[in-house]
Amino acid sequence: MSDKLIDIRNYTSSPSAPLLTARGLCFDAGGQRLINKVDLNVAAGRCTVIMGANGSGKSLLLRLLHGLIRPEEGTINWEGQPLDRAGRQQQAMVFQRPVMLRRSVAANLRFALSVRGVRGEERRAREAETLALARLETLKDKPARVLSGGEQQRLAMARALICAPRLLFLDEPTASLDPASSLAIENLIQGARENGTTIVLVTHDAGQARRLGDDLVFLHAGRIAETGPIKRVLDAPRSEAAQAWLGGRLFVPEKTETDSIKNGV
Ligand SMILES: Nc1ncnc2c1ncn2[C@@H]1O[C@H](COP(=O)(O)OP(=O)(O)OP(=O)(O)O)[C@@H](O)[C@H]1O
Repeated sequence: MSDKLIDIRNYTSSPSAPLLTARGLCFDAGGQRLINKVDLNVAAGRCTVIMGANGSGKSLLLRLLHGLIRPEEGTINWEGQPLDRAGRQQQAMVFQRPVMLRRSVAANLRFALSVRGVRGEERRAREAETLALARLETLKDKPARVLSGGEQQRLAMARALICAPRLLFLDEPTASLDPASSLAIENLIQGARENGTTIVLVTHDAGQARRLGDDLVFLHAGRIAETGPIKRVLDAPRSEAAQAWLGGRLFVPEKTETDSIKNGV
């Protein structure tokens, strides 16, 4: 394995130590405060699930945590140091709608390795291993863009996993997939976990959250309404927002400063 990559098999940090911490994260767009004073610890080796209604800020929060967008306020630390390029290279993200290069399935995987300096025999070995893991061998020469939605999502997972990330962000990776494709993705997530990868998963599927998750963060209107062990929050939510959402009811909060950052509404 290239020395530029972290070999997760040799990763020895305490399983509960926070790998990533966010403090006081705020993000604004269009004159609105969309993420408001979020504090979060992502524990190493665990699967943190983020749930919340449509528009509550889950995707924005993932993008902030992965360093794709900059917060107006607040800090993100990776192993106690400000998140930088080196930290981001140890992370990967799979988006709700997979982004594919206009190349073959195998070339998409090779590209992910080449940008991290993995070449030659090691690249070939990892490519073959990952194609098999994601059950993509028979599709390896096809243009990635002609794959079905489920196949594209498996490729997106494979492309993220091939670099052995220590932290994997997953934004609704099974939304719009059928049960068999969803199961294939869940198996890949489970496999990554067993190899020591820390997972942050956004999902609307409470069953999936129970199957894969350890900790639950419930977002409401850009704020954390509740956090806790997954089973406890799903079975006995304490916040009004989580109770309403999990119970299938609409919860409209009183207007607060969250709703507007300046002289606004
Ligand atoms: N660049 C932007 N400019 C203005 N508003 C934005 C921008 N990006 C996101 N938003 C708004 O921020 C809110 C949160 O968006 P986000 O995509 O994070 O929600 P979400 O919780 O992931 O929703 P869903 O479950 O529907 O995917 C939404 O109301 C969205 O319209």
